[in-house]
Amino acid sequence: MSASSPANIIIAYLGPPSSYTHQATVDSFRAPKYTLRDELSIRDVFDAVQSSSASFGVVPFENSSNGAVLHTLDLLIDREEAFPDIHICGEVFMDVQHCLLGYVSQSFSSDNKDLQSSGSSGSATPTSSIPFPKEPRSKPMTDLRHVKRIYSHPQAFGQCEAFLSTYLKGVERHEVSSTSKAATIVAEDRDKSGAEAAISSRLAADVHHLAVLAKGVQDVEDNTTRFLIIQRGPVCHDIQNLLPEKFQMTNGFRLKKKALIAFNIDHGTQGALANALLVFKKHSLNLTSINSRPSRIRPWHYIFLVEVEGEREFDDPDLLHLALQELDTVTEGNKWLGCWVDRFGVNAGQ
Ligand SMILES: O=C(O)C(=O)Cc1ccccc1
Repeated sequence: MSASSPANIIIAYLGPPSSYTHQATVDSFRAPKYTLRDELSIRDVFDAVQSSSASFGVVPFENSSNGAVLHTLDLLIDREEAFPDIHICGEVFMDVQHCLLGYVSQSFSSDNKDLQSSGSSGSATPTSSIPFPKEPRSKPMTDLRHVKRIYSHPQAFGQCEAFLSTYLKGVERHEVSSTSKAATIVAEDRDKSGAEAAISSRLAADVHHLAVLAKGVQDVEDNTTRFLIIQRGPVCHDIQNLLPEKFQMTNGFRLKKKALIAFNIDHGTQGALANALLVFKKHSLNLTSINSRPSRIRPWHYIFLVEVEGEREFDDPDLLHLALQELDTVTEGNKWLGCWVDRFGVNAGQ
């Protein structure tokens, strides 16, 4: 069935169900108008949208404490030209409170009252490179000595360093495609020995019938992830009307918008990167972030991604075209990755 029938608009998201991406998607695209379809990887979400088997896709993009989701950046810059039509058309911010999920070990349960006997002092060991390790924000609710392997998405590991290096130091880490995938793997641990645990969400604990061994294990309290909504083709107002109301431009010429542009430069030309950035200044476009990824054509050569914001001027397509035209003259190539309404300060669920 075509994904574009207005009665049944298919939304592909990074699953399995109970991932943070799923939670961000549910918040933005509600039944019965939208049918949500989980995909196994971020690439599968891009594939679904590029092939039109889904109208929109939702993928994690950036975390407030741990930075960009590199896999999403790589798919956006699209070195292999597999996703020429993918554009960003929206964003969702979501507070992320990670939990350690698994099983309470029967063999250690008698020690539960005294968690200090789990072998950890509650502080990470100082080393010469990190003499004052960051204190974890939370303590385990049960003994963790039985945990031998932890599963999660690399972003989640990066957001929980203090807890992991204090209470699960040296425990094998397995990077998987999403936090809910991690919960699925742990739930499949047939003998329930408790050797496996996942960094995942509270919702995933309920969905996969896992115990919460610790909550709020991320390094910072205010831990927000930004998700992108992608679509096939450049954003146009007709398609905006398919989005839930809160993503629509009720007043298209007043709402603040953002855009993402990727470009590559001749690294041998002095000032090439500065010249590219100056184009945005010249056209009154405020740059809010810059990321780079290896070009994979030549070592130490990069593709840059810049995010720009603007108020009224930015809504003027001529101005935008002018900036992009000028960018053509100072870059070796550039790609327009879409433009969307700035949702900063509006978290999922609100
Ligand atoms: O959506 C998920 O569950 C992911 O694995 C991506 C992710 C990881 C960490 C924080 C937010 C999203």
